[in-house]
Amino acid sequence: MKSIDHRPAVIVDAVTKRFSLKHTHSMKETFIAWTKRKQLTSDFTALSDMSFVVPEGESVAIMGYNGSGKSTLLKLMSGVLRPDTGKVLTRGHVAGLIEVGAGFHPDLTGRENVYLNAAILGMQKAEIDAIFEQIVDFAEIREFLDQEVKHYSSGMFMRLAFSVAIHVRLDILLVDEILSVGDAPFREKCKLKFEEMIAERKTMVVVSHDMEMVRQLCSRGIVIKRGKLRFDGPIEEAVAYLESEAYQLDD
Ligand SMILES: Nc1ncnc2c1ncn2[C@@H]1O[C@H](COP(=O)(O)OP(=O)(O)OP(=O)(O)O)[C@@H](O)[C@H]1O
Repeated sequence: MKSIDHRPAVIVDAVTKRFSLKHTHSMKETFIAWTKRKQLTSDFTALSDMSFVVPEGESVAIMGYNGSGKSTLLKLMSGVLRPDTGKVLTRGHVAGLIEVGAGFHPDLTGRENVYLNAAILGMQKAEIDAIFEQIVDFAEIREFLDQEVKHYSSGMFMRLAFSVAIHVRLDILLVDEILSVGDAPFREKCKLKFEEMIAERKTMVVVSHDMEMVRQLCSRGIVIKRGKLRFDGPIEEAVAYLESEAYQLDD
């Protein structure tokens, strides 16, 4: 194997992320709490002193129960969130299938949205022209291309947004919950596309509760619980740990 394969693509270095939780839900409550000098918010630590490195070309699953901090971790890697302490470094173009379709405009057509979104993701017009057909073919929405996306079914919308995201220039792909996208045939197609990307030595960080899917796609698993890293190693061992009593008891 060439040494270039071992350069880090993602470095997560001693990262802590806190959120502020509100304890009032109306102006009146806020006012009463304020007059009584009660605390209006408290800090919640979503990620605590987390460190790991993902080398270029590796495919890693981030696993853990609901609320353990997986999506927060991906958002830090994509740059949507910033850590309170520590550092997150990435090398190359990062594409996130995190809030798929977030940049889509309902009043624009499918075609216009492809151009708009690919441009937001850093592509020039000529580059988009070159991949346009692939994007449309993958999404399988050709006959609706010139319709405004507000008239699309939610599945059609997701297919198009997803297709744009995976066809743009990228070195690191962040994927949050693959299974939420599309029906079974489309999911299978996405899986094949991911396998193709892995063969091309793209770096992938995948968040999923689907153990079969992560087993097939990833070689390494990072298990977290309540914002702390509990296990980092080969995918089979990570799945076994997540399903073990040790994970449930681990505090
Ligand atoms: N913007 C926010 N403000 C306040 N709390 C937040 C915010 N985003 C996430 N959290 C909290 O951080 C914790 C971790 O959330 P996160 O979405 O990262 O979990 P997850 O592991 O992806 O969960 P799931 O499996 O349910 O998707 C949760 O307790 C959540 O309520």
